[in-house]
Formats: sequence, C-alpha cells, structure tokens
Amino acid sequence: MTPILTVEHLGKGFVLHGQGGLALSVMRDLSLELHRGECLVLAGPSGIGKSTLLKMLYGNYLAGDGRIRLHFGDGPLSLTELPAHAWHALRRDVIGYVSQFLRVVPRVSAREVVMEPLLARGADTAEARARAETLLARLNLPERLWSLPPGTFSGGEQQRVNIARGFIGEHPLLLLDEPTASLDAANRTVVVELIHEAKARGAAMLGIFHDEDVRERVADRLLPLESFMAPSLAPAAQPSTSRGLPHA
Ligand SMILES: Nc1ncnc2c1ncn2[C@@H]1O[C@H](COP(=O)(O)OP(=O)(O)OP(=O)(O)O)[C@@H](O)[C@H]1O
Repeated sequence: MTPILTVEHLGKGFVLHGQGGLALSVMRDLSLELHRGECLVLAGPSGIGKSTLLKMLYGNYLAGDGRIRLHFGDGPLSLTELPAHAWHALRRDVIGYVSQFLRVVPRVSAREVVMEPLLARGADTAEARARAETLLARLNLPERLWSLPPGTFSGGEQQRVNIARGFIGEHPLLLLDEPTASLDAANRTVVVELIHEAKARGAAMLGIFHDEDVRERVADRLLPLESFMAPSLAPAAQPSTSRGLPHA
C-alpha cells in the first residue's frame, strides 16, 4: 500500500541571529512513512525536535535537507518544493494541525472558530454550525460558552475549542501537537475516541502525546527521535519509554 506521507533524509538546523549567528543543528537524516488509518507517535525527550518536525510538515519551518512528499492517486506532491501560495489550499483540504494553544481572535465566538475550516471550503452554514455544536458538546464545553469569544476561557476550555476546530475538517493527514496537554481524564478519552474515529475513516496522524496513557491508546507505532538527533544535541538525550509498542 502506498503511504500518504513519506519523509526522506530530513535535516534541520537553526541560525540564532540574536546569538551572533550561532548555528544550532537539531535533526539529521530522518526518514519515515505514514499510511492511511495509522497514528504514528513521536517520542523522545524535551528539545529533541518533535514539534520542529510537525512544523516542517505543516510548512511553518523550511526543511534544511531532505524531502517531504504527500502521495495521492495522481502522484506525489513534494512539500519541500511547494510554492508559498499553494500552502493555503493544502492546509484547508489536506493537512490539519491541532496545536496545544488556540490562536484567539477577538470577537469571534467559539462556535465560529470551530465552524471556520468547513466554511472555508464552502460548506453550508447550517451544517457547519450543527457539526461544530456536536463536537463542542462531545468535548463537554458548556453551551453557555459557545457564543463567547474564547479569549477568557480556561486553558482546557481553549484547548477543547482547538481540538473541535482541528477535527471538524476531517483532513486526510492530521498533525497533533500535544492536543491533550491541559485536559482532564474524561476529555482525554473524548480525544482518544476522535482519533480512533479519524483512523477508521482513513485519516493518517502524526502526534506528540506526553501523557503515556493516551499514547498507548492511540499509537500504532512509536518513532523515537533520538537516532535522528544532530551530534550537537546527542549527549543530553535519554532513551524514551515505549511499553512494547512497535517502533517505526
Ligand atoms: N524557531 C526556532 N529558532 C531556534 N531554535 C529553535 C526554534 N524552534 C525550535 N528550536 C530548537 O530546536 C530544538 C527542538 O525544539 P522542539 O520544540 O522541536 O523540541 P520538542 O522535542 O518538541 O520539545 P518539547 O517536548 O519540550 O516540546 C530545541 O533545542 C529548540 O530550542
């Protein structure tokens, strides 16, 4: 079966302009494949490059070396050579991203924040609203909050709005950057269910989960990033735990 995503020999470093142009090398020679219906979980200690990898896949960071490709019925699409103007449609239709923090826009209600990815694709407003409300209810966000802008919400409430926004679009590829970090056990379980439903409809997911219980419940494979560390970071790293999950 053709994977939906392939990463080949990826490398990344940063130049710290505020530190006299110091070069920080983070990752080297990372390769992976991700298939439809699969959830691959990135493992490794803090600072190893987990978020950096997700940001390269989402086009927020440029890859240093290597190649990132998506595979569709009509052939591969190289993300490492994608022109800037093409990213908007790709994020709207193909790659979803659930970060840990909600980007709050003043005066935009929680319901509208969640509806927006569907409206951007031209969906019917009533249908988008119904699906947004279903997700907000599943994530136990009190109905009195749905019409309010999330700026004053608690961390966990904002995160649930963000999760609803991330899952509503049913993207074929979903990047999950600690989506359960501020959630209680009941809401973590809802997110686990959403991930299983996404897998069942064929979505591929690449995620970071610090909560080991969640990780065990969603991961089909673990990808420990220690082996892809750049030499300058290598000595500080500790091996990650896996409790028997297959490694990528
Ligand atoms: N924009 C940037 N400029 C400079 N250095 C950066 C930048 N983004 C990330 N880094 C560095 O790259 C390394 C990897 O960071 P990253 O956030 O990917 O780690 P992580 O594995 O996700 O960590 P954590 O588990 O703590 O979130 C860190 O040393 C970080 O300081």
